[in-house]
Amino acid sequence: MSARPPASLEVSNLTFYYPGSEDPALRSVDFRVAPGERVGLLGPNGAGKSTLMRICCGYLPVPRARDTLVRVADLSLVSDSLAVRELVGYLPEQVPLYQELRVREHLEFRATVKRIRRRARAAEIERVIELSGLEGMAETPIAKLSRGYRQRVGIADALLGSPPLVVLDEPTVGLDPNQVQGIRSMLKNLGGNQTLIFSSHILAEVEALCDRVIILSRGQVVADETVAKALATDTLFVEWDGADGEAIRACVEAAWSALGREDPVKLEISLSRAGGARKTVDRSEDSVLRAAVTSGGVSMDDLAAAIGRASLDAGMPLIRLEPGRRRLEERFAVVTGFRDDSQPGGTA
Ligand SMILES: Nc1ncnc2c1ncn2[C@@H]1O[C@H](COP(=O)(O)OP(=O)(O)OP(=O)(O)O)[C@@H](O)[C@H]1O
Repeated sequence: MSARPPASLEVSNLTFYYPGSEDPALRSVDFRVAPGERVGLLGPNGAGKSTLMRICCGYLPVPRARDTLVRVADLSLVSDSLAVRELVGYLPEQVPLYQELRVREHLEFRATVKRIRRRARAAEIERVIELSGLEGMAETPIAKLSRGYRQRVGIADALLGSPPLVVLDEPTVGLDPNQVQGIRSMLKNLGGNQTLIFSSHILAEVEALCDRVIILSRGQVVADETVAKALATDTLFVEWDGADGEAIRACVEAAWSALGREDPVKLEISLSRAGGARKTVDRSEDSVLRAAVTSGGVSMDDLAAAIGRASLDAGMPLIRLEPGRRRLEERFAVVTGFRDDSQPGGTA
């Protein structure tokens, strides 16, 4: 099959009500996914992830409203719906499978529906069977498959024909740990050649696989950022060899004023011991000292450069200088309103 380039996805001002519902499932959703990006769609139960995916894949209608737009590869889902459907591979939350068919027969049927050329079909079916780890199950009737294997058939279906946009609703749900690893490494390899959007409640999975995260809460986008940004904190961790607490304070204060800051620097100095034990010190200690410096709106790069220069000027050898990171769970809890983020955070 000739490879098609990865597709962009653009969603503007999307508000969606299920028939008879007073509350919208989606409220003014706006985002854009670039070709080849891997995007994790996160959100608490009922946030609207599945609804958004159903609309983007043409399984629910795009509401006719002013300024509302859903476009795949610059084609409108309203005016070019058939062309768009051919660009998208979709794993729905509930995979519709033909119980009476065998796995291979099901995929043959789906390949026909997807208008994959007859001559290319057999090879394409073998490819997705292998990608989804369905070897050995190809001749098994779907009615006899376990939940995890049904999920894999759904994934194989979504990948048939190498669609330029792959949208997967919780692809690893119901899989055993070995299967999860297999599907994750397969998804990792999709990036670049196909655009990938998937939802998951396993945040480590999104952290490992995605370039970007979009977090929904009560139908609204509450975060749309790179994974690197979602994991970044406003704390810089620094360690010096053989320095004392006073020298560190003087050095960090020199860096702070070199950045033009007149407000007091937020600095926590602690003794770093082997084994990770940590105690706060305010006097000289003959060991490795660590400082956590809150950036206070200064860019991390500028702060790190200023501390590097000040350490050099003071003759204090630096052994570590790196931004703190938080787990995606923490970011998720903050933007979905579950936890307050007013404290400086991050782990070294
Ligand atoms: N078929 C439907 N009819 C009416 N309301 C629906 C329907 N499907 C979903 N909803 C409602 O729309 C909102 C968003 O649901 P959706 O399934 O999109 O959330 P989700 O983020 O995928 O949740 P989960 O993580 O639990 O799968 C919820 O309030 C839900 O109750």
